[in-house]
Order: sequence, then C-alpha cells, then structure tokens
Amino acid sequence: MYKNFSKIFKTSTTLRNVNINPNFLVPQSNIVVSKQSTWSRRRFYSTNIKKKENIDLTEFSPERIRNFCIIAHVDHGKSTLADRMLEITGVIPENQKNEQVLDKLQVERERGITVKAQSASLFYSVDGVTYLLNLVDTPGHVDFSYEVSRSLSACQGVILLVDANQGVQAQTVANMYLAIEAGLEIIPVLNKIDLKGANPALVSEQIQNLYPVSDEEILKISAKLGTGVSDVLKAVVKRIPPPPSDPMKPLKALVYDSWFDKFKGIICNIAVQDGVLLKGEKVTFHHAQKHFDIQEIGILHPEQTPTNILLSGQVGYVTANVKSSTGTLVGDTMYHKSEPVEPLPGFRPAKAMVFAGIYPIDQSQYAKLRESITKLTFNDSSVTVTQDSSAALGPGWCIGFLGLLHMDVFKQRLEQEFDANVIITAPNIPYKVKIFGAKNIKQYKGEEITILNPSKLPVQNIISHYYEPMVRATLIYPDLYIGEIQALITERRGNTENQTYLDNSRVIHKVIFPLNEILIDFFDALKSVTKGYASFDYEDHGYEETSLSKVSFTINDAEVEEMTLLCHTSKAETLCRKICARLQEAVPRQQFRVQIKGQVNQKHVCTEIVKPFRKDVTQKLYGGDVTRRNKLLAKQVEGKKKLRSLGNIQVPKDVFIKVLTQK
Ligand SMILES: Nc1nc2c(ncn2[C@@H]2O[C@H](COP(=O)(O)OP(=O)(O)OP(=O)(O)O)[C@@H](O)[C@H]2O)c(=O)[nH]1
Repeated sequence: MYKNFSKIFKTSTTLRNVNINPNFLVPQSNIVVSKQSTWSRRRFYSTNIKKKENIDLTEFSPERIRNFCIIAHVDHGKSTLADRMLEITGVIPENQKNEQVLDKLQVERERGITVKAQSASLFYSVDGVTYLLNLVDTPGHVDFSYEVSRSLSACQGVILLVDANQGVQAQTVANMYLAIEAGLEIIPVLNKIDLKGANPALVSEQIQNLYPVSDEEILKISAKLGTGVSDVLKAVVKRIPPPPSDPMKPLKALVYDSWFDKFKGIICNIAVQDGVLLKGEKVTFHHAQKHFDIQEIGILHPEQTPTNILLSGQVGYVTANVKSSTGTLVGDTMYHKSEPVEPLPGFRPAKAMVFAGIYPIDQSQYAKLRESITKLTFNDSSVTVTQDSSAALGPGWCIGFLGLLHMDVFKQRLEQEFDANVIITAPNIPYKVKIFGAKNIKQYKGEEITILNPSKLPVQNIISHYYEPMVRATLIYPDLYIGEIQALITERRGNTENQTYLDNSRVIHKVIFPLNEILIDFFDALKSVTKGYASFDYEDHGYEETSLSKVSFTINDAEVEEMTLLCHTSKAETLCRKICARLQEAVPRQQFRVQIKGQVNQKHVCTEIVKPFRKDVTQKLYGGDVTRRNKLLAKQVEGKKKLRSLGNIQVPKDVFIKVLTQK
C-alpha cells in the first residue's frame, strides 16, 4: 500500500499538468479485505470488465504484486491453465465454455497453438489480502522461444508446467534453463493428472533430477477440470517474490512487447520497474530517442482496461499515438522526458535461423505490403527485415525467421491480418564464406561474408572456405530407441556431445548438428523412429567449416534464382535430382514443352520435362479444306514459340516452398 502518496507524486514532475482522478491520490482504507469479501471482490472485477470502470491500482504496492509466466513444452496445457486462472479470479465467467481465451490470433485458433505471448492482470485474495497478479501465457514451440525469453524479463517467477502423462520434454528443459538464467523463482506443476496414463510420481522424479526441488513443492493439477488450480494461484503469491521496484525513484519502464492498432497506433506493453507513470505525461523512449505524450494507460484484464496510472512493479499497456514509422520499441526503456535514467539492459536480438524472400504478387502492392510488414514486426520483433530484389519477382524483402513454423505463421498473419497477397521463396540458412585476397576485391569489405541468398554466392573460384551454422539439439526419448536414434544422428551429420538418463528409462541426449540437417524434416524422422515418443529442441551453436555445393535449376534455360540453394557437397547431387523431380510435378502443364534442368556447381546433373497441353485449334472446323487445318496448326506452333521465348511460365505462388520443404 502506498502510504506516502503525496511524496511519490511530487517526484512525478509533470503531474501538475495532468487531470488525475482524485481517488488515485487517496489510498483506500479497505485494502486488506476479509476472506468473506473475496467473492464480492471477484464479482466487482468481473462486472468491472464489462463496464470498463476505473480499477484503482494505487492499492497495489510492489509487495502486493506478482508477475509470472507459464512456461512448458508444446501442448502441456499452458493456455488451459490460464483459462482456469481467469475464471477463478472472475475475469471470465466460469459457466461458459472457455478454451484458450488468451490465444487471440486467428492463426492460433486455427492451428491450436500459441505463437504470441499474452498478458493478463488478475486480482486474487490470499489470507484476506488482495494481490495483483500479472500472468503471461507463453508459446511452447521452439520457433517462438524469443517470445518466452522476452516475457521472462517482465516477471519474477514462472510456473513450469509438465504434462504428467508425457513427462519432461525437450522444451520443458529449454524453458526451465531460460528461467534459471533469468534468476526467476520456479514453481513446478504437473498437469493432466486426470488422464489415465498420468504418472505424477515418475514425472516428479524427472523434474527433481533436473532441478533441486522436493516432491511436496511440485503441485499436481488438472487444468482441464480445474483441480488444484487455486493452489497454483496461492503458490504464486507465497513463493514468487514481489518485483524489486522502488516507487520513489524516477520512472524507469521496460517495453517488453508491442503491437499495432489501426486506431491507436503502436500499443506498448510495459513493466514499470521504478516510479509512477500517469496518463498525459511526457515520456522518452531511450534508444529510439523519441518523445511522446501518454494518451492511454491501463492493464490487460485481459482486454485493454484504462487505469490512468501504472505504478512501480506493475505491468500494463500504454498508447501514445506512436506511428508505425518510429521503428521497433521492444526492449527500449521509457522514462519521464525531464528525468532521464540509465536504460535497462533490453533484449538480446533474436538470431534468425532461416531466411526467405517475400514479394508482392502484384508489384503495384509493394508500398502496401511494406506497410503491412512494418506493422506486423511491431507484434513480432523476432524477425529481421532487409530489402531485397529478385530478377523474376521484382523488389521485395529478405526476412529472417526463427524456424519454418515461424515463417509459415508470419506469412499466414500477413495474409489474414493485413489482407496481403505474397509470394514467399524457399527458405535458406545463413552460410558464411571466406574470400581469397578479399582486400583486393572491392565489393567485399571484409574477408568473411554471410550468404543469405544462395543465388548471390560469389563466383566459386574466389571462395577459400565455407562455413555452415550449427545447433546444439536436445533430444529426449525412451532408451528403447537408442540404436535408431544413433543411426539418424549419423545420417544427419550429428555429433553426440552428452548423453544421460532423465529417469530410469528416458535418455536426454545433446547433439551438435548442422542446422541444414534438422531444419526441414528432422522432427518427423525422429517421431517416426520413436513412434512419437521423442521430443526435440535446439539452440544456436555458432559456425563450423564445411564443404558446400551450389545447386541450381533452370526452366526453359532461364535460371530460377529463387530455387538456388547451398548444401553439403556429399548430398548435392541426390538433392538436385530430388528437387528437379518435384519441380516437374509442381510446374503446371503449359501450352508448350517445359524443360527443367538441375545443376551442381554449374555442371548439368539431370533434366525433367513437363509435357505441353495440345489445344485442339481445329475443333471448330467441320470438314473443309485440309490447307485451312494446316494453316491453323502452323499458327499455333508460332504462338507457342513466342510464349516459350518469353519463358512465360505461370507457377502457383507457393511452389518454391512446397518443392523445397517437401519431405
Ligand atoms: N485431460 C486433460 N487435458 C488437458 C489438460 N490441460 C490441457 N489439456 C488439453 O491439452 C491440449 C493442449 O492444451 P493447451 O492449453 O492448448 O496447451 P498449450 O501448452 O497452451 O499449447 P501451446 O501453447 O501450443 O504450446 C488441449 O487439448 C487441452 O484441452 C488437463 O488437465 N487434462
């Protein structure tokens, strides 16, 4: 509770210009509510959402705030647990069929996965004291791990949710280490104990092998049925520390997420570390060096609910009429314009694992697509965007993603949320090459260059070394399959780094792989050799020297730049033949013969033919002179020649992706 409010507000230099609801300045006397009043409080907040009345945040000093994330492997029940928490705290009615309420995006609903971390503020009473809980539901898939690591920065603790049927999986381990690195309190929770196959004792043992925690400290719940969820909320209050915030210090807030709203401009999610922020105040974003007036400020409950104020330790949103041209704000520090402070560390930039070109189908849509990509990147700060151009597709962008699912979701969001119609080229990974005597070759500033687009590989006789990106993968599987997994690792050029047991039958295996070998179909191969009992996660592991070959294709003698790729020399010829055959299936039949050729390092390897349609140009003739018929056929041949010379091949827009990512 803020006892000396007037003192705090005196530190807020711009306060005098702001018209504040006087209630904010008067700390309420009924902060400690009796147990009996919990229910009515819940009702109060539940009706509050509908009416969007003011919520008095001045009641909640840091000791009464808990900021936490739910982290887990894919499908272990994070969003379901979030639903139950929203119900118990009265944010959503209990009697409705609530399913993954925080998965708000169309793509999330359609795919049944979380791709975007979502925050929600809840009010919950324990022992007669009401707490403000800020919950972040995070994605489980490795391609969205940047969402997890950013969300952790706004929290002091995590709920590590583990499916009591499946046990600890690769992303459980990866996310747990993220939380340990961030120094957060971990509350392990076993979910799905209602399932017949659940084995809480074994899974509890697996967790204890990873992290020093006693069995009593591991909670056992069913998020689906609601069993034990109140205990989780109580544990959040009791075990997660309050934010280490100081209301007396000048304002310092971390922007940990953002999105674009067509009416309000950019909306930022902020975690206020120190000080107090009020509606109408002038703020500066440290790195962007931009100044704005706060227009709206509030909490996500889970919808935007204006509160006119956010105090130290609290998490909420602000709008300030920030235009899309401002550039990214995620990771930036916000402070009062008149009181600059040392910025917070921000975030390590996301490291793109794959790159693909994105082009408008119709070049007249270029400016609109540029705007859409910019707006989407406010909500997905893990992509890297650079301008690019292709001979066939015109100007576009080369975009870096964290994986293929991320790439697919980004494209789907562009289409669904921005009505964009795009061509996306095949994904490439960032190789590096070293150039002979690079200092003498003007266009190369350094001697090592990164190749994001294989068609732009320098001529090979000036390349002295090739390097490929590596990953450290974590595989978790029953020891029954050790032999099959070893064979798969060898086939994919992997090297075992470490292999231990998670319990008495499950192996946790660390392997260094070339990224190229695991990017496309590795997980499917893994699932197939282990009958679905394996899980897999990976992280960046730098570069290693390798031997690469360039595989390229021509269609009717015109090079298809978008299909050019680099791969390990030992696999180049087989891959070239495979892709050439897939191309033959993917290119629709034309009115003329289409010849597809595959080359490795410019040497011809294979040819495939797509047979032409033969349109019956003589159909309309009923008998008559044979010379008339021949004349029509000759005219058809001439027409076809013209088309062929133009290389005029119409291919479906997703042909590049289909051909190169097919299993
Ligand atoms: N039987 C049972 N099923 C559950 C329980 N909790 C979640 N589920 C089911 O598990 C599936 C995945 O649940 P989600 O809540 O979407 O899992 P998630 O971890 O949020 O998934 P991602 O965000 O995509 O990683 C859904 O079909 C849920 O209904 C539980 O306690 N018991």
